[in-house]
Amino acid sequence: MTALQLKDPSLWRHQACIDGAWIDADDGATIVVTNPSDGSGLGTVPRMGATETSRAIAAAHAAGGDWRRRTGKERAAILRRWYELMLQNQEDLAALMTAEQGKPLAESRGEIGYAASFIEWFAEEAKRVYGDTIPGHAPDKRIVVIKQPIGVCAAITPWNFPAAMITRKAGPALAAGCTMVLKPASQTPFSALALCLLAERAGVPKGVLSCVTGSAAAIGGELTSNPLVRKLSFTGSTEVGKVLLEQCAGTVKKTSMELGGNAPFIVFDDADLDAAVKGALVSKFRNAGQTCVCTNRFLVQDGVYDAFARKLAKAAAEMQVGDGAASGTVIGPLIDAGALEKVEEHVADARRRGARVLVGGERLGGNFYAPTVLADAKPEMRIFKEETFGPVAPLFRFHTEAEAVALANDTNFGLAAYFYGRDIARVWRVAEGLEFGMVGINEGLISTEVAPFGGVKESGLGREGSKYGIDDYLELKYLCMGGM
Ligand SMILES: NC(=O)C1=CN([C@@H]2O[C@H](COP(=O)(O)OP(=O)(O)OC[C@H]3O[C@@H](n4cnc5c(N)ncnc54)[C@H](OP(=O)(O)O)[C@@H]3O)[C@@H](O)[C@H]2O)C=CC1
Ligand SMILES: O=C(O)[C@H](O)CS(=O)(=O)O
Repeated sequence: MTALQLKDPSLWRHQACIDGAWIDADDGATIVVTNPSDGSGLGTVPRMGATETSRAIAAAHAAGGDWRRRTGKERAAILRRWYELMLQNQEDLAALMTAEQGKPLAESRGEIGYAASFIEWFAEEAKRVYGDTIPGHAPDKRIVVIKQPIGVCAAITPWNFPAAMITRKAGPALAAGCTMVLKPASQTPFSALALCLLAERAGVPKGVLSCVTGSAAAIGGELTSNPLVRKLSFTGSTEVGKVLLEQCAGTVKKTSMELGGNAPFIVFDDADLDAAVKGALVSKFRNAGQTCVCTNRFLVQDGVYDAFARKLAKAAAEMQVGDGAASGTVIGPLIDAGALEKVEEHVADARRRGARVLVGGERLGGNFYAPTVLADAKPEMRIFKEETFGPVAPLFRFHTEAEAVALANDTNFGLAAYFYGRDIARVWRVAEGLEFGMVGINEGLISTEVAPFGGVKESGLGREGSKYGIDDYLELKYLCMGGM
């Protein structure tokens, strides 16, 4: 077992929370949570199913009336308190996250700050849910548009950002006056449960935010079919997103989908190469490459291909791999053996088809994989078509701008893209030509609460964060007053 020394041990919850009660599964079943660094057991959480989920939905529905009747200002004050409590407990929350997810402690601290920023942002947005008046279409008519909370919302979140993916949904939902039932990833439930405890301490009323841990299919089946749930927000793989979209169709639920990615990173001949390498490192190797906005394909123009390859390989070779809790670790473990196998398969396929390993290219024991740079990668390789979700940087060569944009867009995904170049006319041409929801231009780290996060094509539906993010939790109502 991993021994975790928390300043506030009460943050480490081994029960789920439904309607303000911390409880076990009805049948007492549990899930073991392990540390991906060494496979040691961290503890257990309840393995719940449809019955417990149905109770959480009913509680959310019951609590919704009072919560939506509160003013935006009242909800804002509670959310602000939640934000403050997250920052006050940042060290403990980061320790829990590194233990269950594996990312380096510095990244976990950063994620807690990032996660808290969504609560801070939507505490402010709660006070600014404005409607419209519209000039009437007849002298005796007056038209008003108001915005109202959708109602009971469901959230299903992934393991790679165990805190930020929750607050990116719960923040706007609660700010808008909605209530929420959350199902976190089974591999990282402790972060979710600690956040829910802090929400309770901040004054979020019982029933407004419940967290159900356990069987994804059973819990998901109830969340997507129960008619009391009016919206589902999901972050995870495109494959699961499609299943959930189908399941939501039966009750015509609103959905927000943040799904997979296949980000290109284009380096033009006129790029600042040192800046491009710096951007490449953060966009590729953050969370050991396990983020949906990680670069998956490096497209490098002829004139700078060899220099960029040399610089990137040198930097990758210097990255320290190890337990996320160990000092100096830059690359932690992959989440599990399945993730490691997928990375190995991608590298093996690339090598069979002619790729050269400049650095790395091997597992390091356990769930650890060496930061890897592959030269001479080709579009027929799996690593071009599929999301690797690991610390592997394949370098593809291109000749012309048109070829680079065509290669970049040659995917069913459309989440994030990046490019480095300095010709201003080309910057505009390429930015407008890329079929992605987010584009980093001479920048490799683009995620922030103030900007709309989301993708096109099979990378998802809707946007999270920014002034647009709360709209996904509101319904427009048109009032037409006659006889005036
Ligand atoms: N666009 C974005 O912002 C993000 C996209 N992703 C994408 O997600 C993938 C990696 O994350 P990963 O967690 O493996 O993704 P998954 O899609 O496997 O899991 C995500 C969540 O969905 C749950 N889930 C899985 N199957 C079902 C089901 N049938 N019904 C209901 N819920 C289900 C999981 O529960 P359980 O853990 O219990 O299986 C987990 O909570 C990558 O493709 C990545 O690109 C990840 C993060 C962000
Ligand atoms: O889950 C993810 O990959 C996150 O959305 C990435 S980010 O928001 O931290 O960039």
